[in-house]
Amino acid sequence: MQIAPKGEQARSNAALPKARTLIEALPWLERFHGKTVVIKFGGNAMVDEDLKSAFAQDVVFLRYAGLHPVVVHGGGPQISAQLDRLGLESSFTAGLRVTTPETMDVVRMVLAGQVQRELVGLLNEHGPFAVGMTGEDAHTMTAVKRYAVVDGEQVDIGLVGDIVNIEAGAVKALIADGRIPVISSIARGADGHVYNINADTAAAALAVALGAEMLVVLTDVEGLYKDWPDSDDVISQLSASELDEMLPTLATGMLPKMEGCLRAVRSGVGTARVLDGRVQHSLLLEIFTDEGIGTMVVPDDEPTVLGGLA
Ligand SMILES: Nc1ncnc2c1ncn2[C@@H]1O[C@H](COP(=O)(O)OP(=O)(O)O)[C@@H](O)[C@H]1O
Ligand SMILES: CC(=O)N[C@@H](CCC(=O)OP(=O)(O)O)C(=O)O
Repeated sequence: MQIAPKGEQARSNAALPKARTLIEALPWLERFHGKTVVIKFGGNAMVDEDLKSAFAQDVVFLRYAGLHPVVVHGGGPQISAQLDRLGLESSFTAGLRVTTPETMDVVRMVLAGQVQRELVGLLNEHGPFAVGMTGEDAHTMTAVKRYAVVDGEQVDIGLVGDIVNIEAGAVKALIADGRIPVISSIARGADGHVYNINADTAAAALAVALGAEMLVVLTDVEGLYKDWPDSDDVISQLSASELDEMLPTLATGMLPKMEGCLRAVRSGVGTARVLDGRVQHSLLLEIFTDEGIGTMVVPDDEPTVLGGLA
């Protein structure tokens, strides 16, 4: 029998929790290997430099762990800041930006020329993975004009679109080549216009088209609150039907996210999750640990692990 010297034993005991953390990830690695995960990175979760770097590390980690991450990004606050700098008015109706042709130029410039470039740069610090594109490229996303609905009335909000078709071939080719597609939420219209698409809506539509295992929406709150803004009880898991019932009670920012999650799980995506992008490495914690953080939406036929509304 070999007996380790005291110091060595203490060292290996101290390292044991690290091994346990790694091994905790094993069932999730087995389950998600080779699966596509669409991650929506919201503009509000994107304002802190350390968080952005940690996000890039997490996404590359997923890639090395054998998953296929696809990033769809927003940039609402960044677009508003640029419009402000240019002295252009910026307003929202029912959570959607009123988009004139002049606004659309700024949206395109900020999303594709600034936010997407920055994310691609951060991801590529870890290897030759990220390739940026917009929904316009290779006809990936086609949209039609979308109207806002206010008090039951249709309101014209300009060049805002709803996705009617996704050609996922270019994204699939990038995935097959081991790349990480980083996609800005802009789409072409069959009418020759370019449309501004809410990034949550774009991410959900892409998750469906790719047959993704998971849609993950990173935002600036802990998850879906039960009685927002009166309480900070986060719903940890709910079924598609439970979410459907709750939708009419949701306020602007959460509405497109939860509509997207609902649409995704009802169209074949395994689960949809809303996470706190302000928590470093929330993506890894959610995917690879037993705890799970934020809110998870499951299809109706899925057995509820945590007993429905927490
Ligand atoms: N039930 C709810 N639970 C959590 N947040 C909610 C809820 N209803 C409305 N919100 C609002 O939605 C916001 C998130 O949406 P948004 O600001 O558009 O984020 P992002 O930039 O990440 O897309 C939250 O900061 C919160 O103010
Ligand atoms: C139509 C519409 O509102 N488009 C959004 C697109 C960006 C976005 O959705 O960014 P976040 O995810 O950071 O909110 C906008 O112009 O702000």
